Amino acid sequence: MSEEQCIEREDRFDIDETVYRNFNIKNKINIWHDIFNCSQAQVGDTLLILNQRIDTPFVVFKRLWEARPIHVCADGATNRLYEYLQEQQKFHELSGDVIREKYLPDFIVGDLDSITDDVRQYYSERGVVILEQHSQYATDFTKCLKLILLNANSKTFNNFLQNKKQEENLGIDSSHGLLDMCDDLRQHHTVLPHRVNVLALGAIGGRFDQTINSITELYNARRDNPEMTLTFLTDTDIIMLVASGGTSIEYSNPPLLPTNKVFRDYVLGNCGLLPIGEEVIVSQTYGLKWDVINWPSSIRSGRVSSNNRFASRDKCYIESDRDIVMNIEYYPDKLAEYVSM
Ligand SMILES: Nc1ncnc2c1ncn2[C@@H]1O[C@H](COP(=O)(O)OP(=O)(O)OP(=O)(O)O)[C@@H](O)[C@H]1O
Ligand SMILES: Cc1ncc(C[n+]2csc(CCO)c2C)c(N)n1
Repeated sequence: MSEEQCIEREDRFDIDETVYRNFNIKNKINIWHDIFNCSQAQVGDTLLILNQRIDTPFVVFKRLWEARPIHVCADGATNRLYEYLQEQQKFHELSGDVIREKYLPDFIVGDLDSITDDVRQYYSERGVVILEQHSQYATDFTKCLKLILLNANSKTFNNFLQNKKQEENLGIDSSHGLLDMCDDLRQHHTVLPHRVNVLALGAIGGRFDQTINSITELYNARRDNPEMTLTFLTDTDIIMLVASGGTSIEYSNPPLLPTNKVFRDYVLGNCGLLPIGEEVIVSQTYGLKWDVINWPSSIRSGRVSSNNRFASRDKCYIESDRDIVMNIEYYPDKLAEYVSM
């Protein structure tokens, strides 16, 4: 293995395509297409809302919601959705309840100790499937991820959904029925037929134990449910687990939008490569302001690549021996302008 290097680049440069072409790209992530526009969503793709205040500009929220077929609220997150939509209703000076009626989740899941009675009744009357899971050995977030996998992949679960709507909790055991059904599904399939992309709001920030548990879910999903791609969106960052091997992260201008503002420059800020789970050797990056080669990175050794940024104009390559958490800063108000075009 050659010696470790860190190369400081110009603030903006064009990558050498002949170099890029030789990289062993196993995964591609396109920030506009896969996260914000999501034009090729698959049947199980889900917007998952967790229990923190929603502050997303409404045009962005609308896009995130409308681009995905499935919408899930974890317990108390339902209150947050209800409040957020009420605020939007007031802000847009609309009468009645039109906005809230339009954004009904498909599922509400959890131990249901945080959702208020009023909010629960509101959604129950409108036919939203509410699933109680009381286990005290899994968080509401975990329970939601199980539900999302079952909804996309389990015939048994879909039978329950179609035929047992009148039964209490769809006839599913209210302690850990979803967890058991998921274990069962896994025992019968080594690979699940449908991939699911989950974008979660409210997973990071706020309480520290919840935040660390959310990071743990990134690693759990990769290990136990490789058909699931989990991404977090906060008011400042996109957060994901970049897989070991080679990944190309693409952020070229959204096609066909009438703008001379460059998506990279206007919407995206700093980024970090964060070896939160374990030591990672970042074997090669190409396209960052501070590119590295054979760079051992760990929290314990005190070497993480924070305060970095994309310097290449449209894409960047990351290769490492293990999965590594990445955050990409974005500016919600600037994104709102792009989304409204
Ligand atoms: N302060 C917070 N910071 C980060 N994430 C949060 C926070 N509060 C809740 N969450 C996320 O939202 C989910 C649902 O939250 P809720 O408040 O309904 O349940 P909880 O009783 O706090 O958590 P759980 O039942 O999962 O332990 C949690 O599982 C967690 O993933
Ligand atoms: C070692 C251990 N630590 C904490 C908990 C508590 N806990 C973890 S998830 C959860 C559900 C919250 O809705 C609760 C109470 C546990 N069970 N085991």
